[in-house]
Amino acid sequence: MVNPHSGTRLGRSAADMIRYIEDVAQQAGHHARVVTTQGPGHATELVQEALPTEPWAGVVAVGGDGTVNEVARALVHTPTPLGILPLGSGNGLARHLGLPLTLKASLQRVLAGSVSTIDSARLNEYPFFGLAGMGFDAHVGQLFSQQAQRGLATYVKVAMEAYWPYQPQTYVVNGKPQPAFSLSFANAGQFGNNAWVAPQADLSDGLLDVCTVAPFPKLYGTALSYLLFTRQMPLSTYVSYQKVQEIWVETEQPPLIHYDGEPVQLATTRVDVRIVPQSLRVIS
Ligand SMILES: Nc1ncnc2c1ncn2[C@@H]1O[C@H](COP(=O)(O)OP(=O)(O)OP(=O)(O)O)[C@@H](O)[C@H]1O
Repeated sequence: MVNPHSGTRLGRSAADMIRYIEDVAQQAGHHARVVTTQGPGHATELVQEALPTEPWAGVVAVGGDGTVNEVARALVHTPTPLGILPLGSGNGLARHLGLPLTLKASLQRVLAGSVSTIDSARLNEYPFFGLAGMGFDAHVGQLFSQQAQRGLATYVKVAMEAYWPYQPQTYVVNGKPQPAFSLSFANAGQFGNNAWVAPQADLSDGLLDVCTVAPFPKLYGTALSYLLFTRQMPLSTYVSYQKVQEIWVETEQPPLIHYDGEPVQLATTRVDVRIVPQSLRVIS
């Protein structure tokens, strides 16, 4: 399932890439049917249509975490494993799984890798596989989704511009009011681009790692970014973790959330997040 809109490396070269995938798969003795998505949500429909037609050895998401989400949600609780060719902007789940990041090497991995079973999770009705969250990350996710250009450079620019005016909000977490810069619900440990918000998160422990970043002085942002990219967030006095099977959050106004980097403005003020243990087979 190729999302031609993912990352910055697809676009015009999508046709060449599709031919390459088909050729390499054929040389390895497989038959690959490569399909290009037409817009948001299309990958899920395509997988749901394709699953009953043949005993597929796997369904491969070609794109970033949004594409992985759309493909994987159709594979939850099925025996068909998910493969990933990580050509998105951040590729958080692929990086957590230690997958190669080039087309050639990740395709080899899809064709020859081993299959394991991981947890997935849900935020209200939204399934997610890497992380979901509220606060600054969701705010940046929304601004990023409005940009014409994707990729890491755009993400950094958007996050920097959003940082200074951003005001932490108060969240009622399991009944207890808590001011926070961000709340992350981590199945996987990183947002993408090696931004490890919950480096200890384990994809198959049956638990979510809830990461709360308490309000901090604006000038601390540089130090926090350093900790984020060096897997040392747990060392910060502003950061705390909780391992949970489920958690609920209430807000005064319906919040903006993200699931796997996709922003959504909720219509309700109640957010329920829960792990769905051992629910997705993955090739890694
Ligand atoms: N044909 C299409 N045209 C436009 N958008 C699409 C199309 N197919 C899928 N999408 C949407 O593109 C968005 C971005 O996809 P994706 O998350 O895979 O890439 P990314 O944001 O560049 O990478 P990452 O999430 O790893 O940072 C998703 O919201 C998805 O629904």
